[in-house]
Amino acid sequence: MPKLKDIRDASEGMTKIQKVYSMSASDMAQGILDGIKYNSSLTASDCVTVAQHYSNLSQWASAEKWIIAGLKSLKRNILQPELQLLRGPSITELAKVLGLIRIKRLDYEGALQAYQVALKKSPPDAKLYEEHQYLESMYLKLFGLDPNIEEYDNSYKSEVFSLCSPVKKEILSVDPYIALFHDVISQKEQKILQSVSKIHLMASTTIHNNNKAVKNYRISKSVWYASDYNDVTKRLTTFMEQATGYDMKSSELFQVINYGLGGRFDGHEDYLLTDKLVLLLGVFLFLPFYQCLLVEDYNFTVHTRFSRSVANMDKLLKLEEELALNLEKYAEVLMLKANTIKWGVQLMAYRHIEESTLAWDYLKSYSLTVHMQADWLRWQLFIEKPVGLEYLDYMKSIKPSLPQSWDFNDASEGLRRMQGVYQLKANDISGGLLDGVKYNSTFSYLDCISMAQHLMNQSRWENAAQWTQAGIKLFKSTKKSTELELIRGLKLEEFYNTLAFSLVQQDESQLALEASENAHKSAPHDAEIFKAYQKLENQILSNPIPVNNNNNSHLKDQGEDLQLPRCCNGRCEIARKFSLYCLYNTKTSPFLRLAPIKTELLSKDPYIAIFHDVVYPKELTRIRTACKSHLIASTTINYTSNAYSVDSYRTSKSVWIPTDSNNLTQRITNLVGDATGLEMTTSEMFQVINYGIGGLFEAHMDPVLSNAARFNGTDDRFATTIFWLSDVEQGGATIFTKLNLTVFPQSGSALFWYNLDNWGNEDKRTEHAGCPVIVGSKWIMTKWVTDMGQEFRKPCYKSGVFPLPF
Ligand SMILES: O=C(O)CCC(=O)C(=O)O
Ligand SMILES: [Fe+2]
Repeated sequence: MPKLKDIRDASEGMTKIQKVYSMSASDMAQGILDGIKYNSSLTASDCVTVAQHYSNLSQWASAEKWIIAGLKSLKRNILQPELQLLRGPSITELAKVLGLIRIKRLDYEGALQAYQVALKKSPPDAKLYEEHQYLESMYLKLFGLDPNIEEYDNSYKSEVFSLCSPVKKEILSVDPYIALFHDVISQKEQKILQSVSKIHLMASTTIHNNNKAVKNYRISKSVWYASDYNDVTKRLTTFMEQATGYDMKSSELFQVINYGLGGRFDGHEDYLLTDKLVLLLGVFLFLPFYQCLLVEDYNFTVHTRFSRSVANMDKLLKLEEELALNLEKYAEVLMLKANTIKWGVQLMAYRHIEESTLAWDYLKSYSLTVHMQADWLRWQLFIEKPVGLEYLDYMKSIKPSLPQSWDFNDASEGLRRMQGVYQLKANDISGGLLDGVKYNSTFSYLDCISMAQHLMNQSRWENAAQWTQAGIKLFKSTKKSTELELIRGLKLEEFYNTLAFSLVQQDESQLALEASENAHKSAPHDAEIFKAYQKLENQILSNPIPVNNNNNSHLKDQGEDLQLPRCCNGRCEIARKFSLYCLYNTKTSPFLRLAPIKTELLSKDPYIAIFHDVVYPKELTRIRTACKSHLIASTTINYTSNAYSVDSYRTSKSVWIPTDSNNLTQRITNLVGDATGLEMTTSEMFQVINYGIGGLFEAHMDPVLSNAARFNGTDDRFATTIFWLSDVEQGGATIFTKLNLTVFPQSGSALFWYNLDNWGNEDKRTEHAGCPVIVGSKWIMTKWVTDMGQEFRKPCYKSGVFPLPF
């Protein structure tokens, strides 16, 4: 093969011929040698090679001519030879080299023109743009053509509205564009944002190695708000659109930030993406404001526990869309590589036939020498070079944002508990039949086997066997064409083996043998499976007593460890002893004479009632929307250790909201006061809660003090109000475990009861639980009314029972 030296020789020969015969680069490239036109011509790559030769000799004028010849050649040949793919001088690249050569020649105007061509023909390339910008500013500086500020500013799309209400802009820097928009947010608006944000502020994070973390170079607290969070954010979004001319539809959330003592944010850039990722997304990074539009709000990754709430599942779906797009792009680059090779081989064969019929002119020999020296090496490099690494990097970077093992555990536990509480069969669940209601969605056999595996890890053999059988049924009836089948490739014999294993653990020897035999039938040539089958058979024959020595088999199944009664489906309500009634309450507050509250009495003693239709649908939506992105896994307090923890007996996500957050929270607080006659100034904050898959709250009492610790000056949860912020399709009732009273969610209404008796002690009869959600998203908001402050509102009564408030 020709060596680099040969290329140098050939190029030198070429330059000599050029000089001796005074030929122009452009003629030579077209195959016109000293006035005679030949059939062969030079490719753009050949031109670049000669230009490179001239550049090495610092002969920039000649180099420039050869690059221009190369550009012309590129334009001439629609179908480039295969080498073009490898050496790939694109118009952009050539134009950029031309720009650089012209800079060497101090021809800035020419260089700028070349860069403009490069930019025009380029795919989105932030670096190129930056270079172009730099060159432009250099050029303008050199030639004293600083753009006047007016002109620059007018380049933004001007809004009609801004004619009536112009924005006071102070431009601090033209390039990069930095401006101050004066007096755009009123004092009242500032107050609103500050007071709303105060309680939500959390330590600000920064992105480090693709992970969000709290770091000491950003010391502040912050909170995110959607553009349509309230009137202020809505107005500011519109304002931004008017002031900048940019489309704010896909802008990021607002971030309200508060800097504490010594608060600071050290030097940093706002954009998060590397050039690579920018290309990946196929967008430009360079537009002011634009950069912030690109970055998805992965805020929710800060608090994982995906399965503890269904409110953010849509984000997971969106994430999968992005991952799929990324995978598609990865496949595209792999295909492009394969196609390039195939196409290259084809073109080579074609060229060989063509060239063998031509006479050996200088151009041809030059091309062949260059080709044989450099291109085969390039082929090798091309084949060796891994492609699409940026897509793999992206996949890796997303990994921390995906559900983790504990999320799988949460989801499986949720399902197990739901199954236990409502006594559901694995087969029914996997077929979409939930407590007598048939749904369209079903499980795949992979879901079933995942559930079986989870149960086997807990030695819940009976239930695991149920799920494996459900998996086998689905496996047999499903056409195996899902993308996961490609990757996981489970086989029927593996299902049967799993089944046999869990049956052995239950001492179901005969059934286990059957399952093992089925495994063997399904894979008759698998020696391991056959051996296992024989071993089991021998064991059973020689030892009729149970083959299992696992002492966990007592852990039968379903719900035995749950603090939940069987009445969650509402089918075992006891006959009521009292004559209960509905009424319009007009008594507990003068205001109720104007706006009585529809009250339904569920129990007189202890007092439990529903206040019907007290929150408007619009208000419900407002609360849910505002809280959606602030939910974090709910905790429970352990009274012995006084520590809060995320437990399996309360599977939800929640957020606290102060009573005086806004007019709505204030109205709802007053409403509870009106409906009950209680003093609300001492009430606790609201807690907004959303439940996840099978989400529940096991039986508990709401008061936090033991009776012994009572009356020492600490207040306690005297009464509970639960506002239902949504309906729940199935399940999710609140159940009073000692009373067998099951109350299903009714959007917009509220459930109220007293937790303490007339003496201020815990009323154990009000023990209650949140039943597992079967289908739907259960949103509730609690308001606990404290005992302190009620001294004059609810004095003790001789009878020991609270008189009804009306
Ligand atoms: O979700 C429910 O129905 C009950 C909630 C509850 O008891 C609580 O938050 O204290
Ligand atoms: Fe509770």
